[in-house]
Amino acid sequence: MSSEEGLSSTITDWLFFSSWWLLLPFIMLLVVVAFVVAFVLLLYMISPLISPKPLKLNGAHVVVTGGSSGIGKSIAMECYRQGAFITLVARDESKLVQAKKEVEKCAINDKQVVLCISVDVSKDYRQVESVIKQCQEKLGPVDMLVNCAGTSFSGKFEEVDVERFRSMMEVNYLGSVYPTRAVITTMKERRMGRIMFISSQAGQIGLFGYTAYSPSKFALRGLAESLQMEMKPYNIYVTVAYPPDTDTPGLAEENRTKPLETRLISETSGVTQPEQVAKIVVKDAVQGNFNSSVGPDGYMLSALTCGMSPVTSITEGLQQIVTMGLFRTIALFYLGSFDSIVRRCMIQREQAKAADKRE
Ligand SMILES: NC(=O)C1=CN([C@@H]2O[C@H](COP(=O)(O)OP(=O)(O)OC[C@H]3O[C@@H](n4cnc5c(N)ncnc54)[C@H](OP(=O)(O)O)[C@@H]3O)[C@@H](O)[C@H]2O)C=CC1
Ligand SMILES: CCCCCCCCCCCCCCCC(=O)[C@@H](N)CO
Repeated sequence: MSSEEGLSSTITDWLFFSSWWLLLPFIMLLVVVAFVVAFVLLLYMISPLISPKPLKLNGAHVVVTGGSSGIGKSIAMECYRQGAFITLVARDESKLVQAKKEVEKCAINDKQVVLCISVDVSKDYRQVESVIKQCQEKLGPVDMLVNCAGTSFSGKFEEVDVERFRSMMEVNYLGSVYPTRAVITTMKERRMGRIMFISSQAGQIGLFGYTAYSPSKFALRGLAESLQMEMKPYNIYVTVAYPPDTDTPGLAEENRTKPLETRLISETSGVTQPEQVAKIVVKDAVQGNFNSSVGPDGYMLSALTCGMSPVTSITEGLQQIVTMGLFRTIALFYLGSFDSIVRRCMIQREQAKAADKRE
């Protein structure tokens, strides 16, 4: 037998008599994994095509409604630190003047300007339109609008004054529609711009005590999704931010009427500093991300409630796909614990009432 024949018989022996085919499922698995990896790599390669070009804040004109206090003021300071020109919009003039001084301290060059405009963003559209026109004449077309003017209120449904349901929608919802409407035409003409809406974690889940507040924040999401679909071809990007409780004068005011249940439930995601919220939301708006969340709970809530919202990066989409089931499982535990907080508070109240009667 020649050595060549010896070799071919060894191969035939191996093919027919060894159990290499037991490895077949593993080989197939490997092929599938290779395909998935190749697909993901391909997606990453085309991702710059779907991610917007970042906005340059240096020299940009940023209008911040609610810019005289809390989160809005911190956002204005954050943008100023990156070289933007700022228009602060709010009602109270003395608060505006004070905030202007604070923002000016964050200047990085001597050309930067802070403009103050006193107007109620929720009442008369014509008035809002006219002040936006004024500020565009002074500082140029608006590159980024931050809709942060807003107010919160917590209380039990039957104890909330019915007027409050209307005022919440007016300030938090219409107060974001009007300024947006006033800047959008110019943005479309220029084929550039950023619109930011400050919703809340209470705009992703409805919670005890927020029957008046939550709906006004949920409404912003619907507005933002519809607007983004209309504006994308014009290179205008919309961002919705969902901050947790943030240490501001607004929160201090809200805490005065906050039911115990609401306080205990909100403690889940803690209290954040406005500067931290500002850093995150400004970065997201600059990048043109639709969603902006703060902290691990914020991240989970956003993945869980992404629904049909637009996706701005491949990574974000993949993360949502992979994590949703897991986060829903975690969410069920949270919901269970919230329900038990509500039940315990009710029992405690009833016991206290019964004890009062006995005395
Ligand atoms: N703090 C928190 O825990 C969280 C807050 N948010 C949201 O962030 C936004 C800012 O909150 P925060 O910083 O706490 O609030 P603040 O009360 O500290 O600031 C609110 C700002 O909005 C202005 N404003 C209120 N109503 C109007 C109006 N009708 N027209 C024009 N300006 C108005 C206020 O000025 P003036 O009164 O002079 O008009 C002020 O500048 C709100 O939309 C809030 O719902 C979201 C999640 C958490
Ligand atoms: C996987 C699922 C995770 C679930 C985590 C749930 C956490 C719930 C906490 C909700 C906090 C609500 C803050 C409202 C802040 C606000 O808008 C007002 N303070 C305004 O002043």
